[in-house]
Amino acid sequence: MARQFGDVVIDLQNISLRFGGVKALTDISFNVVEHEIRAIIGPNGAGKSSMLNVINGVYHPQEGNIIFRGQQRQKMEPYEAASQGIARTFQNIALFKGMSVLDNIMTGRNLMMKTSFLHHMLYWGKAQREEIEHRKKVEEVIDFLEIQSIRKTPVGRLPYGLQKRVELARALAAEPTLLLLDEPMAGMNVEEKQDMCRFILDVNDQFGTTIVLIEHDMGVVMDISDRVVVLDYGKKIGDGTPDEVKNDPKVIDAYLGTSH
Ligand SMILES: Nc1ncnc2c1ncn2[C@@H]1O[C@H](COP(=O)(O)OP(=O)(O)OP(=O)(O)O)[C@@H](O)[C@H]1O
Repeated sequence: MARQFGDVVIDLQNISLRFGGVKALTDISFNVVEHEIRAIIGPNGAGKSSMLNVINGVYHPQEGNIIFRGQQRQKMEPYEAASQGIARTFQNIALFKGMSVLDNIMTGRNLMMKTSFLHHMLYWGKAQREEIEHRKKVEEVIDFLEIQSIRKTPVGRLPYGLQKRVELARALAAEPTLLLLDEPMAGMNVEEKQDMCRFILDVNDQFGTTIVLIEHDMGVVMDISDRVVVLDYGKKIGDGTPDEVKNDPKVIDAYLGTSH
């Protein structure tokens, strides 16, 4: 059955980002539609991570417009992006290594916890109920990603592939509508990559989550993405379905190999 997509979630228009004299992104435009898996590819230093950082408010481009769910976005901080349903994972795993899997995933719910310490003392029952709700959601994510058996294990003791899965779990605990994944398969063996692919597809399918991912493994990108944007030296050189991108001479020249 053909995949169904919705409205534009985020429209990036003519984005330029500089760090001093370094042009990280130059006049980049592309959009992401509801329910799709959108990949960003390109050689090292092409501007992929910078692009994710623009989407979730870590970097503010000097030029360009960002339309998020139909509204022009002004300078937005990462916590605001998170509260609007944007969650992400990082290229280098950013977890609390000494804390258990469960507690790490729980930190993904922090933004949703309404009760402060004082509130907690005054309205103990309400805070308890809230805590139970959060735990329930976290347990659902744990079941979904099949990590029940390691829920009490300190993250630092887990193999790399599982740590990446815990990071995905933490992002999912925030119930994102737009999920940004920065090299979710980096450093994984074939089996771990297959598992991660399956989970990404399942998240997209079962929760309807829109996903933007950066990935170097071309096999994976071509397999799971609906559309791919290709960056090179901070410029967009290709955009389309995996087949379109694969056969675009500009992309082949710059990235996938050589066209001649
Ligand atoms: N905070 C920063 N300060 C200065 N320069 C930066 C910063 N972040 C990125 N850059 C520069 O911007 C350019 C794009 O970097 P970016 O990390 O976005 O590329 P990338 O495609 O994600 O690379 P990789 O695949 O190696 O992660 C590079 O020249 C990089 O050195």
